[in-house]
Amino acid sequence: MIAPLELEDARERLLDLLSPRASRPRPVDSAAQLFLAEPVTARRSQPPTDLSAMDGYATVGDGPWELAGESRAGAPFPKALSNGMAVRISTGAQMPFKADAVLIQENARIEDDRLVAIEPPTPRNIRRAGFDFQASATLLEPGMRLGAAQIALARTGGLSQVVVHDRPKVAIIECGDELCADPTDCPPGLIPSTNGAMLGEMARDAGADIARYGPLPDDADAITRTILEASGNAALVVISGGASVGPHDLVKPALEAAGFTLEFWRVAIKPGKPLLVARRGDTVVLGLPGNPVSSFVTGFLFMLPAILKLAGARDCLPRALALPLAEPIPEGGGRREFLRAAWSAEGVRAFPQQDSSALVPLAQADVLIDRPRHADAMETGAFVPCYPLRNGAYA
Ligand SMILES: Nc1nc2c(c(=O)[nH]1)N[C@H]1C(S)=C(S)[C@@H](COP(=O)(O)OP(=O)(O)OC[C@H]3O[C@@H](n4cnc5c(N)ncnc54)[C@H](O)[C@@H]3O)O[C@H]1N2
Ligand code: MOO
Repeated sequence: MIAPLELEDARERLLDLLSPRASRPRPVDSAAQLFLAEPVTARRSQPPTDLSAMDGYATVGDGPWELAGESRAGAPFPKALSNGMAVRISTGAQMPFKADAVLIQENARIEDDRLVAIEPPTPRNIRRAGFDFQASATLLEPGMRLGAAQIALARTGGLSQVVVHDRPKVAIIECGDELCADPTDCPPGLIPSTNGAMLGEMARDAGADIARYGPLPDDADAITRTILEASGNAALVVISGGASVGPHDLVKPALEAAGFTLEFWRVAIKPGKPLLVARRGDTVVLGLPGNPVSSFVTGFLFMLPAILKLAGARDCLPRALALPLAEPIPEGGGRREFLRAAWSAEGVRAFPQQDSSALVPLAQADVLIDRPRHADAMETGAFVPCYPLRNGAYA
């Protein structure tokens, strides 16, 4: 049997099989989650003119000043000011021509119809024309994802449309004779299916359009038929379960019967060793191990980067943070391991239960700690690489 691949090697081989989907212009307001295929170039400067950053008075020279009128956001003062003059101004309003400072309202007093400063006005309260960006500047690069901030920037740059890649279509199949689709109707000896729903949610959250199949029985013909149906409409087909070595682990023969060629099988990680990748033409199948935590972890480490690659992302790989241990961890085993851990103000704490079927610590985990094979035992305070999960409010 060929030795399992290292994580990075296996993932690179998977990503090399995939290329970004086609691209087209779309309204910027409905392009959230999609990745840019072309740069966003500013069609205007921001701000277009000098603006006040505060509510108060735009002034020229030293006070006291004579009040000449008002500049409101959207309704600028139309004339130039001269020395000793000021206008009432609001935040975001255009600075009148010649005005050189802004006196904030809290530092101003009116005495005998003239404006007097308690603290002097300052040019720091002026937002200079083009300080955020100039017309023709590149605002966003290809491969960047559009979210709330990027949509705001593209709109401010004067764009109503952006050129983005299509959303990838991903099929998710789960199989196993023991699986019940309806968790409320699960006879003894059977278990509610979890992986289709779980992987479907992870894929949807990563920006894929998903189609779900199963749970299928452990029947090679049924699995082959479903792979053929699913691959007609998806660039990536994810199958959970049946990837191991048992007599009912039928994914490999079913893939062969569907005309797919095995690219590799098994990766030296725990959980998640019996992962496989197969291909037919442009369609790639990612077979994930059936244990729910193994499916989650390999979904995180392989399926999400694959979806991001199809979606046109520049950076497809998860980014690790170095976080301190809140309590010691024992030495690592012979496989690189991903430990479910809670993250608090003191640091990260690996759950004592790390079995690859245990969902309670998975649902409570904030991060996965990345433990190299044969890692030394580590003390409280030592920094370890951690992948934040989207289980909390902000990760
Ligand atoms: N002799 C060996 N046995 C096993 C090995 C091995 O190397 N030699 N590897 C183990 C590892 S590691 C894993 S991980 C599992 C993966 O096996 P499969 O991918 O074939 O998955 P199944 O056998 O179908 O299921 C494993 C486990 O997960 C449950 N499961 C499966 N699908 C779902 C689902 N959609 N929803 C909920 N639960 C699911 C299933 O009931 C089993 O309990 O193999 C080890 N064995
Ligand atoms: O590699 Mo398995 O995924 O440990 O349970």
